[in-house]
Amino acid sequence: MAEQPTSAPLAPGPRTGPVDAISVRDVTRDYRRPRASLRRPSPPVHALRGVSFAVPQGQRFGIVGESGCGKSTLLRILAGLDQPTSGSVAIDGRDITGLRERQLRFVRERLQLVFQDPMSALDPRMRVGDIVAEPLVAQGHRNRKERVAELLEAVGLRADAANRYPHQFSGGQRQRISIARALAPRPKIIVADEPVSALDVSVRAQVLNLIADLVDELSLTLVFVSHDLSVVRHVCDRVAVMHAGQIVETGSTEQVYEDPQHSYTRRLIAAAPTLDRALSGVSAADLNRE
Ligand SMILES: Nc1ncnc2c1ncn2[C@@H]1O[C@H](COP(=O)(O)OP(=O)(O)OP(=O)(O)O)[C@@H](O)[C@H]1O
Repeated sequence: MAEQPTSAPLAPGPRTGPVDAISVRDVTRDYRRPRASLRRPSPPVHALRGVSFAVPQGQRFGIVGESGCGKSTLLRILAGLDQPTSGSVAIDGRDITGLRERQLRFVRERLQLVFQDPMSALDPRMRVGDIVAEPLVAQGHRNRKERVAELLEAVGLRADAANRYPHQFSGGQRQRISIARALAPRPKIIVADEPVSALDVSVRAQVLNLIADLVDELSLTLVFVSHDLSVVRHVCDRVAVMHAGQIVETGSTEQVYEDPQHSYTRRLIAAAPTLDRALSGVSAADLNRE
């Protein structure tokens, strides 16, 4: 018999306090597969199979799991870029399930994404200042130059970075630019999809610390997705472990890392080279170099 999830899914309960930043109820997402034969349709891929959790305002929530477990599918649904087959998603208490593009504008204002590969997320033909200002243009923001300088400074870059192009920066600096762009519309929620996986080990800790500091300073809610629990542990208070489209374990990050209850979580921890271990082979000079 298949092992059952070790803790009750974080199903949103009756509302007593402030509205959760994100609430996911029993979400499924099936993908159609191309027909293998003319006679019989292929069975669908069940990418998400009854996922429920809630992220209170201001929490740093990690989602961890191996490639193919459904993380990207879940993120796309949270951001309103895809719809669940069944179940519902609410952002700041507002149900976004089934909304049309125009009605999803408030999600774009409140929730911003940071992607794994900053190079493909940044238009190489645009100057950094224009990349960061793009969401401000859409909002009709005045004083964009000042705001861009403020954002670049917030992510540890000099204001004159605005005049340069993405290829003139290192991987870590490019991810800083992506973060500045995500912060531009003053979102309340940041959803980061493997934001340090494409970076050199030597700069991962710096970018993780930057994300954690900004989340604190700006009182943001963070959803942080990674295949590596040690990376999630570095920035998140709570974690959900995903396996084959389901959440199999949830808990405080420390608790799940130190005392994993589900056999899949134990395998995940044993298999992954941890950030701590990886960083132990890196000198202080490396850590300060980008
Ligand atoms: N458009 C699609 N059509 C059919 N199957 C899909 C589609 N997108 C994803 N899948 C399948 O759904 C499952 C979950 O995929 P998903 O990309 O969400 O996982 P993931 O955990 O984000 O993996 P990765 O980190 O490799 O992107 C996988 O089996 C994948 O092959």
